[in-house]
Amino acid sequence: MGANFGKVGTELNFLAQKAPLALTMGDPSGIGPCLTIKAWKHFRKKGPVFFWVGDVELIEGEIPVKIINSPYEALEIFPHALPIINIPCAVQVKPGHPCFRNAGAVIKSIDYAVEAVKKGEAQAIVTNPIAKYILSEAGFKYPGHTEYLAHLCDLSEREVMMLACPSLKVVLTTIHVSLRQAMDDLNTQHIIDVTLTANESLKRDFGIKNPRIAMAGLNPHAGEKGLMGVEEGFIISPAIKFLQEKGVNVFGPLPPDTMFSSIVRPQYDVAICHYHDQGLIPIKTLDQAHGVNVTLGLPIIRTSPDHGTAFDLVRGKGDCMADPSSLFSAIEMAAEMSAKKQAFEEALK
Ligand SMILES: NC(=O)C1=CN([C@@H]2O[C@H](COP(=O)(O)OP(=O)(O)OC[C@H]3O[C@@H](n4cnc5c(N)ncnc54)[C@H](O)[C@@H]3O)[C@@H](O)[C@H]2O)C=CC1
Ligand SMILES: NCC(=O)COP(=O)(O)O
Repeated sequence: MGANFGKVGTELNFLAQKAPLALTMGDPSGIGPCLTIKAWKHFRKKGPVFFWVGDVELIEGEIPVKIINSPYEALEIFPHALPIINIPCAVQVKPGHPCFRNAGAVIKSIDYAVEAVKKGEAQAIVTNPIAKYILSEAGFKYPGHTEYLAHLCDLSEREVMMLACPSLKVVLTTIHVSLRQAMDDLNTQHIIDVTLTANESLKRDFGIKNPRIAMAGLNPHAGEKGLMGVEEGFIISPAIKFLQEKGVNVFGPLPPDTMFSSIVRPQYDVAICHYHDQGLIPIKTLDQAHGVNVTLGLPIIRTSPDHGTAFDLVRGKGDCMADPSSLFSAIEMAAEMSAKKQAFEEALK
C-alpha cells in the first residue's frame, strides 16, 4: 500500500490480496457498466480490489476513474478511483441498445482478463454479462464465456458450469445446447468426468473435505424403473457406480422434481444436473440475487453474476434499475475461491 494513502491505507486489508481481480466489460449497452459503478462504491473501502477492463467513457463522470497500464497499479488506486484498463468500443454505445459492432471490444476485454490471470497479474476473472446473440451476429463462434474461456486455456470441452447460491450448488453435464441435443450428448463417461471435476473443485476451491454429490435423474420419477425412461439405468447409474467405486461420495439418480425441495437439499453439497434449465431454474427461483456462475475445470478462477444483460433495465449512461447483489456475490466468491485454492495448494507442498 502506498504511503500517501494515509488513513485509508490503515482502514483497508488490501495487503492480504497479492493481485487484484479482473472485471470484464460485458455488453457495453447492458447493465454491466452500471453494476460496475455500484460494485466499486460497495467494495472500495473494504476490498476485494478489482480493476475494470472496458471502455472508460462508459464510467467516466459517474465515479472517479483512473486508466492504468498494468493490473498491479489497481491495488493502490482502488480506494480512490476505479482502475481501468481502457478498451475503447468501436461505435458509440447506446445504453439499452446493443450493437454487434462492439463485439470486438467485448471479446478483447475477456482476452485481456484471461491473459492477466495467466501471467499472475490478476487473481481471478469476474465477467459482466454478454449477449450471446449479439456476439454471434459478429461471427463469434462460442455460445458463452464458459466455452470461450476453455478455448483460451486450451481445454475445450473440459469446461464445467456451476451455479451457486447460499442454499444450493448445481453443476451441469450439458451447457448451452438445445434440449434435444442435450439428450443426445448425455453419456456415462462425460457424467463421470464432470462429476470428478466438481468433486475436485469443491475440495480445492470451496474447502469442502468430502463433498456429498447428488446425481439427478433425467426423466420423471428418475425413470420409475424404466417405465418412464431408460437413461437412468443405461447411462446415469453406471456413472454413479463407477464413481462410488473410486471413492466419490455420490448418490442417485434422484427424481428431479423432488431433489431441490428444502427437505432434500440439506443432504448434499452439489447437484449434478443434465441440462441447463434442470439446474438453473431451481437456483434462479431460490435466490437469483445471490446466485453466482462459476466455471470449473480450468486453471483460472472465473465467476459471474447469474443474470444476463437486462437491456430493459438500462436507463442511461451508468444508470440502471438493476440489483447488484449477484455481481457483489460473484466478486466475493472469486476472492474467496482464490484464497481457498492458495491455501489448498500450500497445504500440498
Ligand atoms: N453470464 C452471461 O454472460 C449471461 C448472459 N446472458 C445473456 O443476457 C441476455 C438477456 O437474457 P435474459 O434471458 O433476458 O436474462 P436477463 O437475466 O438479462 O433478464 C431476465 C429478467 O431478469 C431481470 N434482471 C436481470 N438481471 C437483473 C438484476 N441484476 N436486477 C434486477 N432484475 C434483473 C431482467 O430485467 C429481465 O426481466 C441474453 O442475450 C443472454 O445471452 C444471460 C445469462 C448469463
Ligand atoms: N444461463 C447461464 C449463461 O448463459 C452463462 O453463460 P456463460 O457466458 O457464463 O458461459
